Amino acid sequence: MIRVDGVGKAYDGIPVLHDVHFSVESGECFGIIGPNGSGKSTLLKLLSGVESPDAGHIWLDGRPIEAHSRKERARRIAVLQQEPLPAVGFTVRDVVEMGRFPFQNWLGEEREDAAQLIDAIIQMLGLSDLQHRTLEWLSGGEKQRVALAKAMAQQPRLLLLDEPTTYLDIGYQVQLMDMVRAWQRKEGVTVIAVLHDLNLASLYCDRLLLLQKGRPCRIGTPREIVRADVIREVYGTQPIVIDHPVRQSPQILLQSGSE
Ligand SMILES: Nc1ncnc2c1ncn2[C@@H]1O[C@H](COP(=O)(O)OP(=O)(O)OP(=O)(O)O)[C@@H](O)[C@H]1O
Repeated sequence: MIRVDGVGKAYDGIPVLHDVHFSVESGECFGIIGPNGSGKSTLLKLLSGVESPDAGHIWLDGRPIEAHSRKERARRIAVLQQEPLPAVGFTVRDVVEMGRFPFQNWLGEEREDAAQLIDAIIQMLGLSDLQHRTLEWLSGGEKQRVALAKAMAQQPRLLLLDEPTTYLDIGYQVQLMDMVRAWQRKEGVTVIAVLHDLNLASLYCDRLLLLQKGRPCRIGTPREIVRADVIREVYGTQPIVIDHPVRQSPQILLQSGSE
């Protein structure tokens, strides 16, 4: 689906990504983790095509990403960012409908069943009672669900998530990730997510890329990456790692350095 081949990026002459290589298969949930400033969001911008690498190439469905027109990219890739939604005045339904822009002709027309698709997505994400409310009255968790509904309306093959759970409490974090996972399984969507929370990353991702100072430090399954020695080396803290009693994926318990 996507192949990253020797990618590098610098801002104002300062390198922030060096020689990044990896591929993500169709239908995979792939997590990008790493300390603050390690280049995660920059890598996601390169994957979405909003910025271009200074070195190397990114291939989407066998073609260089820059060979896909903006409209083609918008039909294939949806991006869910931390602060994703437009300013005041739009209703929840308006915003979800914006996800259909890449499919409309110059008269704003598109397939006949688009309204049913929007209805189904609004219902699936539990937004039916909120659909005629304007965004400014919604909580952070509700806004994030609206952003996900807009991304789903785009019916992408690739969903890019940039720290999607940052402003959410633990209930909404799990709910959002469960919704993404359920949708991914139903539609076969490929998901690439930047995640700060290593426990969520371990629970939800098939594989993880660990970045350190802009370099791919390790890539592998959560069991290969979420290990006490690896976390200590990269994050400079000594956690306890245990197996989740139900899901078996490794989970981190933090330890205070002063005890
Ligand atoms: N547009 C920009 N101009 C200049 N420097 C930038 C720009 N975007 C990012 N950087 C720098 O690139 C480095 C990597 O930033 P990036 O946001 O990709 O890291 P990150 O791993 O996502 O960080 P965080 O976990 O703190 O969100 C940082 O040093 C940042 O200051």
